Amino acid sequence: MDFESFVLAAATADLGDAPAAREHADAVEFRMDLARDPLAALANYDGALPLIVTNRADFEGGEAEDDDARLDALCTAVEHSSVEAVDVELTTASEGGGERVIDHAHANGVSVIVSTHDFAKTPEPPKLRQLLDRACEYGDVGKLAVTARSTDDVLELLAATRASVAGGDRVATMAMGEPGRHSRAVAPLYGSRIGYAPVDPAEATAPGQYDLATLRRLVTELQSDPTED
Ligand SMILES: O=C1C[C@@](O)(C(=O)O)C[C@@H](O)[C@@H]1O
Repeated sequence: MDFESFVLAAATADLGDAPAAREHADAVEFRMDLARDPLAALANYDGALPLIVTNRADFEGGEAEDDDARLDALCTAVEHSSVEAVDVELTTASEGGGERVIDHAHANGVSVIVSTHDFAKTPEPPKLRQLLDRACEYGDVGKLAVTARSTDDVLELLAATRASVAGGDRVATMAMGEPGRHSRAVAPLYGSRIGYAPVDPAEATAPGQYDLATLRRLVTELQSDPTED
């Protein structure tokens, strides 16, 4: 997965959901931190959709303890032939020992998404650009998820997205929370390359997500050329 075009990822803690995601998703984001025995589930996975593996640390909104075992599990995961991308937090990449995961991913032909989240707010525009720049320094894709308190926040995120893309970076952006929901459908028009949606709406992995079928429909409708009808 090189993220040259938009990838819709079905986020789940249960790889048994993968067949249900197939109709609408391009990939499955396997939230290893939310799964019971993630490496066993991975070893048994032979589904058609490629996997993005995420083992989100507790300091970044996930449930995995931030220890060596968390990163060891990611190193094992990227060796699986279905795994085509791995998600590493910016803090982990820059100062938390994530370099070995990134190197091992690349050695296995796996793309690296370096992500950063703000669960409280949308930082000021210069900070948004800085976070995306830094994430792109370490990752093949830099991902920024912020919390929108108003639609103005979304505008600023979209502007930062556009500017990063214009500067040649590959990014994924989304605004969490209710006022940010529409960003998930609109950000791809500004160059965001990954969208996340739960297969089961009751199992959302972030606030304000659309369900998978809805996000696919919205992204497709917004991207289609009306003159082609
Ligand atoms: O980082 C992200 C983005 C996300 O937080 C979202 O807002 O859709 C959902 C997570 O599953 C994923 O790892």
